[in-house]
Amino acid sequence: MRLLANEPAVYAAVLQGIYTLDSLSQRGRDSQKRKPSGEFLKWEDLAKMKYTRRVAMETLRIHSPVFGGFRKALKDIEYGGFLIPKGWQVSEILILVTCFFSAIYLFLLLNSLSIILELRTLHNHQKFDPSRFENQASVPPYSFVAFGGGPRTCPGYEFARIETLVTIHYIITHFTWKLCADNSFSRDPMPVPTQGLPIQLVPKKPF
Ligand code: HEM
Repeated sequence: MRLLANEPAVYAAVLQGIYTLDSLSQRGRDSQKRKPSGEFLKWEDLAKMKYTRRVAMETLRIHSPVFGGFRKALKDIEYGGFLIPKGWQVSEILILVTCFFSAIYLFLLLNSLSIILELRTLHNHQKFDPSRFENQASVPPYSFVAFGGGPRTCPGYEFARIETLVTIHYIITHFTWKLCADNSFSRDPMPVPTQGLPIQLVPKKPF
């Protein structure tokens, strides 16, 4: 909500997509053909909410709620020319850094040695740009790791995706809102709005 309030062009595109829809394109762009209020979203609607999905992914890329993850080496491992001895704690992913810069790195906790294995700067990485996910080829593999990666990828990924799309759909179709405080945030390690997130919600008229 904070982001959509700050990015009017993105808000307008999500609204346009939701109403006409990327998700409900069968109904056409005529406002008379919007999904009637009270009609539930269907699975196929969610599958078509492509722009909203990109907005959710870009939000997670820039403001990933999960800081990173640790692993413990169960045996000696050689990787990229480095030996990771059995029993060492390894920070195998720092999601914020990887998502933001597309840096693939390894951090060995016991001797505090941080090794950048690869740094592939994402184009315009500081810009909030959902369109970067239009073309998967422009997003280097394993650079979007908000849900982790590999065999321990978050098993709630699909559920989180659906929750996010449904929530955005209902908030945007039922309310307008404005932020009532400075919208900066800090990390602890989760992102926390420094002044809370007071929002003024105004219900929309049903259509
Ligand atoms: C936006 C929402 C979510 C984000 C960003 C997220 C992110 C993550 C990340 C980064 C990991 C670690 C992956 C790794 O170690 O490589 C993880 C693991 C996990 N997540 Fe999520 N998650 C989300 C929602 C959910 C939901 C909705 C569920 C369950 C319904 C869930 C269940 C789990 C479980 C059980 C694990 C541990 C998997 C394992 O260790 O094998 N997550 N999640």
